[in-house]
Amino acid sequence: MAKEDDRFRSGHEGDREPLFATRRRTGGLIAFRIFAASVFGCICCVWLYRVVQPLEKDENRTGIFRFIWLVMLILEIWFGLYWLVVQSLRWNPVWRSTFTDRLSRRYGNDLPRLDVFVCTADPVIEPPLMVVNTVLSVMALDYPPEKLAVYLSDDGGSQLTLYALSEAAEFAKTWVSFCKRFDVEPRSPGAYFSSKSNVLDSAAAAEVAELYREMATRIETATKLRRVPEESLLKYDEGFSQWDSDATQRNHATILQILLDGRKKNTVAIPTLVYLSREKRPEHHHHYKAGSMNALLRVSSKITRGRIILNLDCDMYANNSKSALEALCILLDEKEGKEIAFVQFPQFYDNLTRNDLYGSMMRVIADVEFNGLDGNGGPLYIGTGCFHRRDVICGRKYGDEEEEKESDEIQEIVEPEMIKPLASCTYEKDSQWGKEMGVKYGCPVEDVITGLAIQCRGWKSAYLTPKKEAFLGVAPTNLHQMLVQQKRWSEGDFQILLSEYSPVWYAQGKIGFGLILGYCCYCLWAPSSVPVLIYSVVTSLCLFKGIPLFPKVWSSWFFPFGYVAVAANAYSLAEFLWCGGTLRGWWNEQRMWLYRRTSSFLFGFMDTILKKLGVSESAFVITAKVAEEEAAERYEKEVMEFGVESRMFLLLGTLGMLHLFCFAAAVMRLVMTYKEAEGDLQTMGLQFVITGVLVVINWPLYEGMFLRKDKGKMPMSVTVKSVVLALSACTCIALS
Ligand SMILES: O=c1ccn([C@@H]2O[C@H](COP(=O)(O)OP(=O)(O)O[C@H]3O[C@H](CO)[C@@H](O)[C@H](O)[C@H]3O)[C@@H](O)[C@H]2O)c(=O)[nH]1
Ligand SMILES: [Mn+2]
Repeated sequence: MAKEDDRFRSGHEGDREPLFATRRRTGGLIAFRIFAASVFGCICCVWLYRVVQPLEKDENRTGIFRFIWLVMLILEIWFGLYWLVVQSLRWNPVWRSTFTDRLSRRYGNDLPRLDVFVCTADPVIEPPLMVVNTVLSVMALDYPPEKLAVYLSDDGGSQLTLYALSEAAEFAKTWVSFCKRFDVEPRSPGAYFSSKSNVLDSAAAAEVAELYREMATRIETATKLRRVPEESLLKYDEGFSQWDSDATQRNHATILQILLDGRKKNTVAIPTLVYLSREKRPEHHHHYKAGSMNALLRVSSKITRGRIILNLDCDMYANNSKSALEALCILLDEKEGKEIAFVQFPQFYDNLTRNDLYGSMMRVIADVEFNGLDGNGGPLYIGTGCFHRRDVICGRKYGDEEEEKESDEIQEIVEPEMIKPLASCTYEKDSQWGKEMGVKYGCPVEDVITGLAIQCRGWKSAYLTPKKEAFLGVAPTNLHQMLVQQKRWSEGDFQILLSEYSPVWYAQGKIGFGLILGYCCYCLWAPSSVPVLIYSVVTSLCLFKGIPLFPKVWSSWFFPFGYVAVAANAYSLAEFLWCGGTLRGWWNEQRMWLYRRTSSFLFGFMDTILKKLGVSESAFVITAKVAEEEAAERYEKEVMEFGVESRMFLLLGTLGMLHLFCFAAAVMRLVMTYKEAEGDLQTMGLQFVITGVLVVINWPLYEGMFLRKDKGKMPMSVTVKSVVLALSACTCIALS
């Protein structure tokens, strides 16, 4: 303790300087607020139009017309309010920058222990070679190796993963020292050696590359054959003998293997490396990733007990070797840093194509919205690329005395057999694990709800976006997977809204109002699907039927509608370009928002309701990180991938056809009654535009349904059903 105090009292002045700085926006912010106010003014005019207009000339607005009017009124109120909520993310953004040089001057190698948790769950869709690349990249982080430990949790309970990890443990001895000696970036050997530009041109590099290639081949061969080579089984018998002969993915004992033990005196300084596959039994719920995180928290507390914890998905390799130091600049800062519980880095990907066909990057969320959240109290915890304080994630409240800082020396070496019970199925029975301790259970987005609970205990969080992306993962490479992933997210966030930790009631008074609104933006993804669906369908069908929904193009009431539409889209485009996107990328993203809202979010919404009624359970569908060759080629060429039969595609197909039929019918009417055409365009102008845009944005869908022949096209059955459904809907409407 004395030593700690000295560190802050003595030393040169410079040592008292903060370790990070927070920058707010000034000039631009005022402009933005004025702009937002103008949009809101027009939104109010839209509401006003809806309220006064039917009263003006109401002769035949009875029955169905009155109903449509009411629907439009309600939806526009919803959109207006939702727009308001979203502004909270732009109201008060902040950017953080760190001073790693000050950190090293003040602390040198005297840093807290850092435990990295990497989670994997399935050796088929999460290839072991990818997983070990992630592991190797964090082992080589710029951090004192004796203070660093990497834990791999394998929910797949697979010998292949342990085999790959044992290969990696060997290779790490070369890799880590090579990285540090030549300061290479990135530190995932796979990513490093496949980038042509920055690989060192030296004998040492060539040698390491060769070693890596040999290892990669061995791992890939084993993965392909689904068999660990005989000699390795013998060599690492201590590990493999822990598998019972009848062990399966869902039913096996705890397997714990310390592959590299930094607690013992080693000749080479190398981070500790641990493999854990917690016990699984069919009669016990394993709580997916949250369950494995909690097992890791307990197991690691008996091995290295890092004060700081970094959580990574198995596909997220460290792309910037300084990220741990950057995060520590925040967590170790003596003033402002003290109230920060976790430091979140954005989730970026290294497999995106130029125009990000599936809008995976969520550019605006990462580069605008999360900075906005940070200004309001802190970003969400998004499950990966996040540095936590161990005692906080384990339940410590803000203001509670921090646990007596045990010196970072390890007191005693506990043998694995003594630790294994901590990862058993029954350990958590009647405990607070999954509730007040550790990562929370029962929600498909365990991360977000855990972060919210931490913030409700009085903590803040911080968001860091260094120029060189800290971590890079694998984004879904086909439409269906993307939609399934988004369904899980929207469903989980919506469940939070309805849960006992709801940002709306539970968080009231515990976190700021701005942050509550920020959470609501995401928690309302699922329910926002319904208004979008109804609005688009009603607009198209009314166009088809010749029922005008919006003011005449030349009337003054048209202005607010036009202004809101143009301003909102122009702003969104500008923001997207400002974040470094392309025009096409923006267009693709708009399509994806439409698809997410009308499929993922809608099913997420319905399934949540069903779950609340006790009809169904939500599961965690893991996102595949590999694609078969032809599909991967199409992805590279940015050709949209359909290929599977799914209820999501059926819905998207039906809606796409509906808009097409309605638009075509309306255009035909226009052509045939060309004398009145002008009047029609006047009264229906905006509807033509809306449905027209919907048709244009759906172009890749029509291609997939009718024009393509490859394997990624829409399955014939889905196409046929969609056409039949859309035609029947149009026929019903036409006859009614
Ligand atoms: O039973 C399980 C299921 C998943 N995982 C791991 O959890 C991670 C995330 O799974 P993935 O299928 O890649 O989901 P994503 O949608 O890409 O993940 C985001 O969203 C999840 C919540 O929905 C968070 O848990 C993740 O951290 C966050 O990156 C992966 O490393 C998996 O191996 C487990 O360890 N056990
Ligand atoms: Mn993932």
